[in-house]
This record gives sequence, C-alpha cells and structure tokens, in this order.
Amino acid sequence: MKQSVKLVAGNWKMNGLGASLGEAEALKQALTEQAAGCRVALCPPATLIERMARVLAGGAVELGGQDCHAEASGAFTGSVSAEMLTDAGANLVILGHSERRTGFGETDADVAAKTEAALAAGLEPIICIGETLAEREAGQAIEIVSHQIAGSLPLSLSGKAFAVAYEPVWAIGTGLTPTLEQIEEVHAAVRAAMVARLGEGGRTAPILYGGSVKPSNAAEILAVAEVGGALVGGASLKAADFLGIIRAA
Ligand SMILES: O=C(CO)[C@H](O)COP(=O)(O)O
Repeated sequence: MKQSVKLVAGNWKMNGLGASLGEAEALKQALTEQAAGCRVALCPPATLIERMARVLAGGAVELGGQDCHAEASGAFTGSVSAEMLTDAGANLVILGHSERRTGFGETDADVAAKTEAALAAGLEPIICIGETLAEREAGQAIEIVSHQIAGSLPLSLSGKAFAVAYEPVWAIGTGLTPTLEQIEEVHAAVRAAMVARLGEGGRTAPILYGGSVKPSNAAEILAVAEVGGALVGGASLKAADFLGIIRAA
C-alpha cells in the first residue's frame, strides 16, 4: 500500500506569546536550509495564527488551529469558526484532542460535526482519538479507538485530505509511551476502522502517533508500520527540539 508523505505537527496547546514567533522563524529558516523529508506544521494558540502566517509565509511549514466550532458563525462567545482559521492563514485544524474531549465534554458526534465544518472551510482536519489508562489496563484500547473512529469520522471525509492522530491519553505529557508493538497493534486497528467507516477513502490518510514523542524516541516510533507521522506537544515548543523529531521522519 502506497504510504502518503508523513506529517509531523506541533501542538503548542495554551503556550506561546508574540516572542514565541521566533521559534517559528527558526523552524522555517532551518527547513529552508535543509528540507524536511515530511510535511511539517505548527498549531499555535488562535491568537498567534495570523502573525505566525506572516512569519511562515514563503516557507515549508504549514499552519493549523487547535480546534474550531461546528457552526459557521453565531452567538458562541469565545469560540472560533473554521472559516476564521482559514481567514487567519491556517490550512489544518486539530479536532477532538483528548484535552477537549475530557476538559470540554466533546463527544464523537461533536468531533464529526466540527470535521464537517473544517472541510467546508477548506481546512485539513487532524482527528484525535485515544484510550484512557483505565481503558488500556482493561484491555479495551482497540475497542475504544475503533468506536471513536466510527463516531468521529463523517462520511464526507472520503476523497478529502485528512489525518487521524492516535494519542493514548495516559501518554500525553507523561513521558510514557506504549511499546512499539502496542503502537503497531493500535495503528493497524485504527486503519481497519477507517476503512470500515470510509471504504477506500480510509485507506491512505496518515495515522499520526502522539503522546510524549521526543527526539530520543521519534525514529523508532515513526518507523512502526502505519505510523504516518507524529502529533507533538511539549517537544514542538522549541525549534531545536522539534527539528530533532522532524529529522527522524
Ligand atoms: O500535544 C499533543 C499533540 O496533540 C499530545 O497531547 C502530546 O503531548 P506531548 O506528550 O506533550 O507530546
């Protein structure tokens, strides 16, 4: 099966002020001097997207949001629409991150609706799934991620560019990662669930791994079958660290 180009995306979460744009500039410059062998993206807080788009203009680093509302506009105080992300210069958006599923009660149906809105605005969604520690310990990881795929991916994704990110919740920010065998097993199950849901439309979209990806473990994780890239949190905040992961892809 033809593997699509790997995608390595950095999720800055709620980190970064204007001074942080220097990291984006450094990343752009480094990839201008030595091209990456993968797609590279940064997903900063919404307040930085437009300024970061100006910094990254003309370079190889793509730009994403960390969430969007399912509606195009309206009385949704504090929210950002998919079109607002496009308007600010983004071409990608992370959806369904576990910190939003847990912290904001987002359901699979919410994620599917947000994915529809993202596609309508021309954004490429990165749809996150992953099991909790309790679910892992109960031997339910495959069942959980398969169910999340079935509920979070709208049929309209067929034929569109998108990615899925498998992020075991218990590996996020902890320094812990599944074994390479566990990653391979889950990614194979996620692929099967994507094909079951979308048919041929689910066969090639990259399945990123996220959860304590660091320069020290990136090469072995990215070499696992069906790992189509990485979704990186803490290690994406500094260009030098993030480049260590990018160079491993
Ligand atoms: O931020 C992440 C990518 O969405 C994910 O939560 C992993 O975070 P990290 O463990 O700090 O890399």
